[in-house]
Amino acid sequence: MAATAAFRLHPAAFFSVHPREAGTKKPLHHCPPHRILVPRRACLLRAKSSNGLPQMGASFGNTNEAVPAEVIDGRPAGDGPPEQGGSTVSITVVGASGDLAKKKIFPALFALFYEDCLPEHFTVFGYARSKMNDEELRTMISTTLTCRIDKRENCGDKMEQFLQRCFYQSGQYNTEEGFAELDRKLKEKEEGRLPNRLFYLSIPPNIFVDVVRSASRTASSSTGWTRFIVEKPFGRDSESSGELTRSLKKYLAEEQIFRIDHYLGKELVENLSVLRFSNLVFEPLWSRNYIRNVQLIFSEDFGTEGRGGYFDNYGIIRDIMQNHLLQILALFAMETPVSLDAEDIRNEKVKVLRSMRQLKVEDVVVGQYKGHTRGGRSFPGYADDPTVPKGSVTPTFAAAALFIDNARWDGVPFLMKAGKALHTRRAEIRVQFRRVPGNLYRRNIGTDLDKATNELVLRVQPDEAIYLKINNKVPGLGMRLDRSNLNLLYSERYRREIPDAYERLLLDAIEGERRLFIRSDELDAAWAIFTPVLRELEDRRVAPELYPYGSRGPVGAHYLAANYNVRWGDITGDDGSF
Ligand SMILES: NC(=O)C1=CN([C@@H]2O[C@H](COP(=O)(O)OP(=O)(O)OC[C@H]3O[C@@H](n4cnc5c(N)ncnc54)[C@H](OP(=O)(O)O)[C@@H]3O)[C@@H](O)[C@H]2O)C=CC1
Ligand SMILES: O=C1O[C@H](COP(=O)(O)O)[C@@H](O)[C@H](O)[C@H]1O
Repeated sequence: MAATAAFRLHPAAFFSVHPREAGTKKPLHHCPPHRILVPRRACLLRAKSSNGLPQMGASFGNTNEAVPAEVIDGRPAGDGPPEQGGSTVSITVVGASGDLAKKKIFPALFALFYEDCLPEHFTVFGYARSKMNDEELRTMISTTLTCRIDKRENCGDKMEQFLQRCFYQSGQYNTEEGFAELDRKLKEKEEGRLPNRLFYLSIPPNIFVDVVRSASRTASSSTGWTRFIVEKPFGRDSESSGELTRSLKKYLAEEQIFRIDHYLGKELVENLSVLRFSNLVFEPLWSRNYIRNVQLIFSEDFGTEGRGGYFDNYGIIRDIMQNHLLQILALFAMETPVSLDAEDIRNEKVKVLRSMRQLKVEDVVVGQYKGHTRGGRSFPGYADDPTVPKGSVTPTFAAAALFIDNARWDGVPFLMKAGKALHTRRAEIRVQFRRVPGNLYRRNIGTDLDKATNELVLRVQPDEAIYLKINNKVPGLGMRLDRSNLNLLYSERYRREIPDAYERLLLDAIEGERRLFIRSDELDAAWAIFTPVLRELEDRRVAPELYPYGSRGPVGAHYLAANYNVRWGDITGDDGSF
């Protein structure tokens, strides 16, 4: 159905070229048009570099860089036509030996290749200090590559073809030699084509700037574009984030920086705007007039195992709330953008973030998990991790009540809850609506009218779903009310596997689509909300409430919600009848 609709709207979406050129090139059947309403250039990689002029122009609105104005997206403005032989994209994963590269980035690149979404000419390079040769990198990567579950044939062949296009360069991060050598090898692989270069910084944040300095000076494309995907964390607070942005902008224009928040690449988060802006039934209800509260919930059923060293410097508020949950909130609450263009969307997100109140310490509850034994199995506490400093008060759980002081959302609590080592793995958005005034059926509902309010749930993961809780009559001669879910369960509705968030985001970066990446003013606004409370929690060394590994988290979260007359939707359950 969706594909048919997409075809009707944008026939060109099935071709490997820009819509204007549709019909002149062969279709890319394997790579589906991921988006319906946007004339997505996904898998429409063009002979020219993929960042069309309109996007470049728009991105410059926000730049304040020391990069010369005649440089656009890392490429000198006014370039002539591409060299003979078309263009090529070289993707360098910096920190290739690390966890994220193995777990997410290489598998996502392979998935794109598998779906014919990568350009015809591309090369993947791994870069890190570890000593490896090309073959060793390929062996390392091959352990984490998988084909789509819908068992396509030639999976092994495709893997082999992909691996043959992967290479490795060992080098330091803070010197130019390694990157100069990388540049030499890249040129060799580019074989005279118009070179476009994407660097993915999958490294700890303390070396971001070193890498950008060295790589931009020695391994930038001379005639094509050069882009850097930067992983979070983008600083620890307003000051350090501002400093990071200033340092990056010494070497890069804002439009070359793709700050990734992988939650923005998740299918259900993408669907949030579709739900709002393409269904008449929702948008009119989307305000304080009908919505009682909004809940953004993240939980993991495992602890910081293996990442305690990193985590202790950040804590759950920085790790999840200030970025993933806040980004979802911004998409949820923003006004209708002028268009689906990246800058229009990001302009609206910034406005809503800037309308938010600074979070106060009395509106935050923090927790930390402690060891717990269940069914004869022991689960370690956060503080038991040898990489965590003794006596750490870093929160592994937090709940917070946030407010947007604008006309649409005045007085509506936006409650966030995020935690590690809880009883379940889940990410969802819950929208609780107000009571029906003068409800004719109040006698059938009982005294707790809040139990009968509608609730819209977007389950981001696992088992992606959108469902709406409604009241209905139980069939029979009596008049008994029940609660039921109008349910869109993705696994039932769509047989195909949902692409991983990193696939979408990598493809966007290759195409120069910035809609799902964080602009620097968004980042500033996000830090402004959280920095004062983070500082206060840390200065006062506020002790987190301990909760057992595998539990539902600190009871304090319920008191916080109760202060605003809210009940967490994930506690009351989804199928409760009256
Ligand atoms: N892992 C995850 O699930 C997620 C990670 N991220 C972010 O992605 C980035 C990469 O994460 P991840 O792969 O887990 O990181 P790793 O700790 O695995 O580091 C990646 C690579 O960087 C090099 N490295 C590690 N520590 C140092 C150091 N102190 N100095 C210099 N080089 C170092 C190592 O390569 P070598 O020694 O070979 O040079 C390592 O293999 C980080 O910014 C992280 O915050 C974001 C979301 C999720
Ligand atoms: O950014 C991060 O996200 C992961 C959770 O990502 P998910 O896609 O698996 O839900 C989290 O475990 C990690 O601590 C954090 O840095």
